[in-house]
Amino acid sequence: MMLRVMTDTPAPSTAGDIEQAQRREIDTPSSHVARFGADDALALDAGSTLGPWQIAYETYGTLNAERTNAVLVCHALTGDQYVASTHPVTGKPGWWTMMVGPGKPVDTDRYFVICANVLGGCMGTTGPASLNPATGRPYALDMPVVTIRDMVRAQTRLVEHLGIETLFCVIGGSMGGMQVLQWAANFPHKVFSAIPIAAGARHSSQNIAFHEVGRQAIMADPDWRGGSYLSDGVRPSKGLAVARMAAHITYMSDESLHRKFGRNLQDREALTFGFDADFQIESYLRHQGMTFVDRFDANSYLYVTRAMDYFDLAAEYGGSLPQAFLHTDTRFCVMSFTSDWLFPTAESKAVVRALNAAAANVSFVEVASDRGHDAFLLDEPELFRTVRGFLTGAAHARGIPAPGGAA
Ligand SMILES: CC(=O)SCCNC(=O)CCNC(=O)[C@H](O)C(C)(C)COP(=O)(O)OP(=O)(O)OC[C@H]1O[C@@H](n2cnc3c(N)ncnc32)[C@H](O)[C@@H]1OP(=O)(O)O
Ligand SMILES: N[C@@H](CCO)C(=O)O
Repeated sequence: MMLRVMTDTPAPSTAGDIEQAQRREIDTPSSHVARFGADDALALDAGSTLGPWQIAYETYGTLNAERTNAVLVCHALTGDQYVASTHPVTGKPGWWTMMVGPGKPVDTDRYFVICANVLGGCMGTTGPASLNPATGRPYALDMPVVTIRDMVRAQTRLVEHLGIETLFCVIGGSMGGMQVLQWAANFPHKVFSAIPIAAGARHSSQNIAFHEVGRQAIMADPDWRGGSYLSDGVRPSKGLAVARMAAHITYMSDESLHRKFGRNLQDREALTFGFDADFQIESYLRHQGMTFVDRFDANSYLYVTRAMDYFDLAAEYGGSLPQAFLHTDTRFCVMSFTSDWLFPTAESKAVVRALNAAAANVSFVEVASDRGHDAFLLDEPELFRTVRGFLTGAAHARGIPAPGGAA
């Protein structure tokens, strides 16, 4: 087996800006890339194998001598490993700095936190922008389609590489929550506790529909070029921006849009009777679309949305969701948000019902918030209180001492 953890040299496997981002990210002390050779290829649900392949990840805090305090944070669709450190492309703080850090609910003074870019992503882990060793060009659509289970398989390799037998906790929101459920179902003995947030055990028809709109927007952009745009030195930015604009609406709520923007006009006193961004909400969505294309690869968007669409945990277990969790010792805290219409509370309750039927140790919290699906990324005190309390109880059960010394 060929495996190296790279901390000091660039990862020469992607093109353009994405490659530059990778070069920057592996220069910081907490940034790493684990590489696996062709002789240690990853078997995929699609029936093919991927190798050589690599996984880029960040770590925070210290792994204790017993290796019992590791928390794996799984990111959502367009997230990445920069959960609590500055993003190398945008220069913005990590996407969950309110949740992860010293003294935060996921307390890096107590826990060793790992966050890896998903398989199919574009921030250093192998994805469609990575170089295909067979051609010397970016994989583009020659990259096999990956699933949530493939993403988790890749993470298991990383966790094994780090010498961790059982993770103290796996936590994540949205697609991150799907990975949490996948971990708990497939590797119960490797997951002491699990916190799936704003997620479900399968992707709904409505959610697949929204993803398809986004993918078609990308594919309709003439610069997509059948997926081979990187080799041609162009990018389907317009299509990707429209995909993000449509998706972004689903991450919010009618109430939050009304409160933020209502029917307010953007930098003007009256309607223009044209198609410029008259309304603040139009300007806002255009901004979300334009800024997104600077940090994300269009083909990765196709692959990662597809992975979410294919997610159906019960289908893996003969159509029975309780079967996925039967006899598990993992302790679960399932969370949802009242205004989330992308992964409504009913989806979380279905998971909770299955866990109860499987005799699992489960608690459930529905957070009252009018900010929609992306509430899990925002300042929601009950979310933080719940995660902190649940982890503290689980840490006590696992004998992980508090930063002051007491268990
Ligand atoms: C779990 C993961 O893996 S994270 C995934 C990656 N991260 C994300 O998806 C986060 C992106 N999502 C967002 O930013 C979502 O809007 C939210 C809902 C989470 C953030 O909500 P808020 O913090 O309330 O920010 P808000 O929605 O107001 O957006 C602020 C941005 O909109 C811009 N904006 C606000 N109003 C307007 C307007 N009228 N016209 C143009 N731009 C506007 C702001 O300038 C700001 O821009 P910036 O982000 O480039 O600085
Ligand atoms: N807004 C987040 C969550 C979407 O589910 C993202 O883009 O990853």
